[in-house]
Amino acid sequence: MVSTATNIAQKKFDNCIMNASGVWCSDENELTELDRSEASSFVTKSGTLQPRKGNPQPRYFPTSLGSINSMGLPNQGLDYYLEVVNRLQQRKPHKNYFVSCTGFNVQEDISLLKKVAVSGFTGVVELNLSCPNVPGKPQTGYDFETVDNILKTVFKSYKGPLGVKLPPYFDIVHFNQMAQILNKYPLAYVNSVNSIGNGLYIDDTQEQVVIKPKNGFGGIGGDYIKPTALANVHAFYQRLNPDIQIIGTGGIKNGRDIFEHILCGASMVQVGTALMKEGPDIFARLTRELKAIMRDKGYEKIADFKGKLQYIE
Ligand SMILES: O=C1NC(=O)NC(C(=O)O)N1
Repeated sequence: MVSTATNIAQKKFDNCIMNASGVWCSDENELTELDRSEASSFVTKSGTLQPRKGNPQPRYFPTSLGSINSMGLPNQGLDYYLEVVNRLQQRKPHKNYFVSCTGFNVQEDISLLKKVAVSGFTGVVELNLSCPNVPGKPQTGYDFETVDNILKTVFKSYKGPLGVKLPPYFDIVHFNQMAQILNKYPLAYVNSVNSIGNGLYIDDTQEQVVIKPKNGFGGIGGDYIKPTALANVHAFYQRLNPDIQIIGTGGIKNGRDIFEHILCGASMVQVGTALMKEGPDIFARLTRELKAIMRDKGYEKIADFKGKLQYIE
């Protein structure tokens, strides 16, 4: 009997598949649908200190190979997500949940994590350092000094399990530099990758962009980004100390994609674009497909192949 169970932050999850922050997780209804699905957990939309409307629409566009989005962090505010998740947690004390949050500077990050601590939340916090879609705001994850400063400041006060959502990196030296910073802190995990920022998708019949914000520039997800996602998962798996686990996000739409992310070192995978297209039923299909692959290959649990990607000697 194969098992797709996993552990993150010393917490048990009966399945290694869940949603990516931002997708199907913006309000209580969507979170409840995820909670009832085959996903082992959920992560909320990144909560900010105050609720946000986000960018003008159209701000999301699905394509045959993935998606482009410039949502601009529309969310109900962190307090809302903490209230909903703490209530769901009471109903299901055995389940473990993730709450995502993001501040626009280190002081805001500290305030957000204070809110988490005061709320009595006992799950895992994901600090989003990689939203590419707030006009005028750079992706924190590309400012190495700021990431170092945020983590140094955060870990002085926040004592609960915390992971960070990173943007994709494209340079080996950047993998080295970021890993050196991350290894200094007691992170539960690193989640790679967020969308590839500031791509451009064009409707050639209309000779026009497809989303309104930022003249059509937006985060790219789906098939386009799987090779980049796998590279970031494996690069950090190779470089981070083993207590820091990897969550793999990017380009997952079938069991094979999940198998590849785990082979690269992921302990959990998150699904974005494909979940947006297929809805929460996708988790039953993905779980079936992953189990079939494991059965064919004679693997009983994900530890049997996690990180075991082979190189060509
Ligand atoms: O972190 C994020 N990544 C994205 O691709 N989009 C959202 C957003 O725009 O809110 N945030």
